[in-house]
Amino acid sequence: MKNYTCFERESWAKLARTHQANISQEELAQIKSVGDVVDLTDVDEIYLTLVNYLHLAYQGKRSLQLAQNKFLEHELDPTPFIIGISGSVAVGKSTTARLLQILLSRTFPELKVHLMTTDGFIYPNHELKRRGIFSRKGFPESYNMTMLKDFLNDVVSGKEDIVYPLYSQELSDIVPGEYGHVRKPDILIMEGINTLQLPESGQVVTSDFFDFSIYIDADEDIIESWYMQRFNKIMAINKNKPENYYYELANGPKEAAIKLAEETWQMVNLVNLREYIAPTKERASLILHKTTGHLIDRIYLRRF
Ligand SMILES: Nc1ncnc2c1ncn2[C@@H]1O[C@H](COP(=O)(O)OP(=O)(O)OP(=O)(O)O)[C@@H](O)[C@H]1O
Ligand SMILES: CC(C)(CO)[C@@H](O)C(=O)NCCC(=O)O
Repeated sequence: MKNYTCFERESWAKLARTHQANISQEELAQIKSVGDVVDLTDVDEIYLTLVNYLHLAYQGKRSLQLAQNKFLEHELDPTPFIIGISGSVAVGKSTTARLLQILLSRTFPELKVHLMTTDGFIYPNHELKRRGIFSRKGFPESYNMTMLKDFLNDVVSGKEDIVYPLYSQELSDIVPGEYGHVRKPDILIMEGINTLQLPESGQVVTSDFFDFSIYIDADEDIIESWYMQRFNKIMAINKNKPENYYYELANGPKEAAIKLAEETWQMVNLVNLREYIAPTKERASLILHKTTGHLIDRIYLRRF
């Protein structure tokens, strides 16, 4: 990766930290995804430096906007600083995104930071079935990209209250009748497997709206183990909830459930990773490389 400067964990951790964020075990408990432990070492050694680096970029955008307004003799409203987070299914995008949201809000309490995922822009299961692409969930054609683009246009045009659909990992579907709201944040974090993808048609894309982007990277076999662990946890959580998507799987033969998860990984998520997600890696401003135990071992920063 010629265009990136690589920081080994130790050299990144040594970088000056001008602001300290105190984060309690209770707050950590809130950000963990499905019962996993995010340990404090990464917060101290990786995330605090990252949060300060992001703040630098945020301030850069604000100063440029002020200078441009002065030059144009026009008072244009500041647009939110948008951070995109990409990477494979189950690589830890939402966990990282939640950690960044909490740390940014704590370190810079004057900033309103909103977090969301592009999962809500996947067509509902019934629509995927109608289109004959249910087994392609997560692939580019399974997202309503027009809706996502309209949404981002609303965000940058400064609309007061923007509504977007929500996806539930546990329901494995769009949640009917429930919506998220974006209300003029200073920073918007948008995570999703498709955030750095380019459309074949060459039209405006999601990443055109980003001020900074992060790709979370790890070896395929390690991500597979995280996927399997999460699958098992979600099944355990829903073992006594008859209305849940995972209920029958959780109460049937264990081997059948494991087989289904393995097949889904091999035939859907791994294919998607190789064909559509990993090729977008080198579009990111920063790559976080993780290894066993979710430990971040290297950070790559794009030079331009
Ligand atoms: N830093 C971490 N420490 C410990 N566990 C983690 C960490 N990051 C992620 N995990 C675990 O790895 C699994 C996948 O994480 P997560 O749900 O955040 O992935 P994701 O990339 O957002 O997935 P998807 O694309 O399917 O939404 C979860 O079980 C989560 O608890
Ligand atoms: C919602 C997506 C596509 C992306 O987060 C993913 O988590 C997913 O549900 N993929 C479909 C295959 C599976 O159930 O793992």
